[in-house]
Amino acid sequence: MLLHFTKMHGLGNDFMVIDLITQRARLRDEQIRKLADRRFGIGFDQLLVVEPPRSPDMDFRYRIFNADGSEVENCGNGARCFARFVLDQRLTHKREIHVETAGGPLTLVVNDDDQITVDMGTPRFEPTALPFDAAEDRPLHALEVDGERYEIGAVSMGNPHAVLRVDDVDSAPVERLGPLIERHPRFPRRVNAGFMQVVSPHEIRLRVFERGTGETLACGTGACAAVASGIRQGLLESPVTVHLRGGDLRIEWAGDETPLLMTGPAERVFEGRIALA
Ligand SMILES: N[C@H](CCC[C@H](N)C(=O)O)C(=O)O
Repeated sequence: MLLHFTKMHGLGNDFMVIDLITQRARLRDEQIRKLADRRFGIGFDQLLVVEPPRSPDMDFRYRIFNADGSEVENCGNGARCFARFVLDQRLTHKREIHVETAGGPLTLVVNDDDQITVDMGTPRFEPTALPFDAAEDRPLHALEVDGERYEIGAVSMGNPHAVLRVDDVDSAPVERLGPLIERHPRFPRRVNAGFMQVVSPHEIRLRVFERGTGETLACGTGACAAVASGIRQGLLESPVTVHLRGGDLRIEWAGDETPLLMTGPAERVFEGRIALA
């Protein structure tokens, strides 16, 4: 069978997006890994799947799979592309779209300037939310990696994030430390590793070594997690501009149980059809 898909990106974090409302397919982990391959397949950081909602007060179910085939709870850049996709494909005419994810509900708002604002829910810091093996909730946790002691912020945006403050993201040891943090034994379901440089209280630079994918040009939930951790540590004040290698996101959060808002672009690159082996 031929599967129709759209290739999209959010600040260079790139996606294959498929609608399983008007078409039917079941993708095995191995098929996802092959489709994700940038030489033998289409090539993407994540696969985004549009499904009918399970709950009557939601518009869609939004499922996310990393390049290694693992299904995950949330994808911020993907959420903006999801909104652009369902409008482009005329699966909805709404400009405020409610979606259910494995990590909880999201509200996607398409603004007049075509930027998209996502209510990402409330950041969670208790270790059990990630999960993270730690005795208590604290702004910073000591983590031993490769014989060295680091201080990380532990944040759940539905998906797990470890945020490490660095002096300069360009010289940060992302290639060396990223995989070691991602697979650290204290994160039973692995973790996304963020490297945050504080420029000012309203501005950071960020690189993210993503769980199940590796370093990406941008990570939406990583930007949310870094800002939430920075605000909680008293280093940052809302709103915060996050400079990622692929571009900028605007994050707003009033703290505590209030929702965190992420605003940024979503781009369509091309549409295609592929025969599933
Ligand atoms: N690698 C992430 C999922 C994608 C997150 C990222 N692409 C974003 O924009 O939030 C995880 O395993 O939790």
